[in-house]
This record gives sequence, C-alpha cells and structure tokens, in this order.
Amino acid sequence: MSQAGAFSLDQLMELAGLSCAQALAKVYTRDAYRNVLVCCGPGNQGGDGLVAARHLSMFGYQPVVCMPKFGSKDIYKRLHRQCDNMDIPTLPSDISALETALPTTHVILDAIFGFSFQGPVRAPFDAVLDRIQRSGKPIVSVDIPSGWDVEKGPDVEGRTVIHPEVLVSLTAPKEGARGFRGRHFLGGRFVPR
Ligand SMILES: NC(=O)C1=CN([C@@H]2O[C@H](COP(=O)(O)OP(=O)(O)OC[C@H]3O[C@@H](n4cnc5c(N)ncnc54)[C@H](OP(=O)(O)O)[C@@H]3O)[C@@H](O)[C@H]2O)[C@@H](O)CC1
Repeated sequence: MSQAGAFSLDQLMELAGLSCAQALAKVYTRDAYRNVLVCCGPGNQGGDGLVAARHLSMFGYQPVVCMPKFGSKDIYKRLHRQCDNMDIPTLPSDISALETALPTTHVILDAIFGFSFQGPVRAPFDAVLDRIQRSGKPIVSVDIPSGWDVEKGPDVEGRTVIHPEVLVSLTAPKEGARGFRGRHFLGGRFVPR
C-alpha cells in the first residue's frame, strides 16, 4: 500500500468515485439507464458515492443521492456541497423517500459500506439494504457489496445483503468477493501490479 500513501484522502476518493462512475457508465448506458440512485453510507465509501454522483451528472445521467446518515468528516460535507452546487438532489432521510424514488430508478450505485463494515446491519441501513435489494433494479456495488463480510463474503445468516450485477473493487479485490460471479471491475489502481 506504499503508493496509496502518496495520495491525500481527497485524491483517493476522487479516483475511486471516478472509477465507479466510469464502470457504471460502461455497463448501463445513459440512454437506457439515466436515473441513477446513488446510495451512500456514513464512511469513506459514502464519499466515493458522492464523487461518483458528480461525475455521473457530468456524463449526462440524472443521479439522486440517498444518504440517510451523514458521517462527521469535513470531506463528506464538502463533497455533498459540490453535489448541491450541481443541482444533484438528495432524498430526505426517511425510508419512505427511498421507497418513492425506487420505481423511477434505472440503476443503483451501492456505496453504503466498504471494508470497515462489521455486521449486523444497524438502522437506518438495515431498511435501506432491504428496500434496494428487493427493488429488483440492477445494482453496482463499490469495493464490496454492502452487507457482505469483507473476508467471508455474502453468506451471513439472518442478514439482508446486496447482490449486485456489477462490482467495482478498489485497489484490490477483497477476500470476501472471491465468489462474486457478476461483471467485475478494478478501480482506484494505486498500487503496482
Ligand atoms: N481507506 C482508503 O484509503 C480509501 C477508501 N476508500 C473507500 O472507503 C471504504 C472504507 O471506508 P471507511 O473505512 O471509512 O469505512 P466504510 O466501510 O465506508 O464505512 C464504515 C462506516 O459504516 C458504519 N457502519 C459500520 N458497520 C455498520 C453496521 N453494522 N451497521 C451500520 N453502520 C455500520 C460506521 O458508521 P457509524 O457506526 O460511525 O455510524 C462506519 O463509519 C473502502 O471500502 C472504499 O470504498 C476510497 O475512498 C479510497 C480511499
């Protein structure tokens, strides 16, 4: 990871979010999948999601941000302000707003939990994972699908987990994603081969 240390968190997040937006755009064309619901968690992965929303907007998509709980770091506020400045809407934090948005959503970017997630899923994200997984919409997950154990993968008893069609691993695929059989991209290439 020595080369990753040469970048600031802002730069790492920018590269990660851009990779995610590019991967989504490669699989889901703007003409057929214009409405992208960008679901963000309270950690750095949520920051990746905010960056991706900005780039998706520049690519001609119509992203909507779902961020039911804001993390405390200043960087998330700055990234969210950039989305505001680009007129990218953010849903109200209640679950009914997400339920209302899902029928008109074409594709979901799952930027909820990354490698620091540890189960079981706590509110409000338990309901968020349930609704987006049950929506039947195609999902693109960032780094590790939300709800999956970063080492052991998706088979966690009694837990709703996201089953994406596309995964964008960042820097290197995580051990838990070994069994993933969908379309798999590697983004944020900060380390040597
Ligand atoms: N590191 C890097 O260089 C870079 C990393 N990058 C990206 O960041 C990701 C890792 O980011 P991270 O470490 O901030 O944590 P992440 O997984 O987003 O979220 C943790 C948050 O979730 C929460 N939470 C946890 N468990 C929970 C539960 N059971 N139920 C409910 N909530 C739970 C918990 O919040 P809290 O408990 O404080 O409310 C905590 O704050 C990584 O996968 C990659 O995508 C890129 O930006 C490039 C640079």
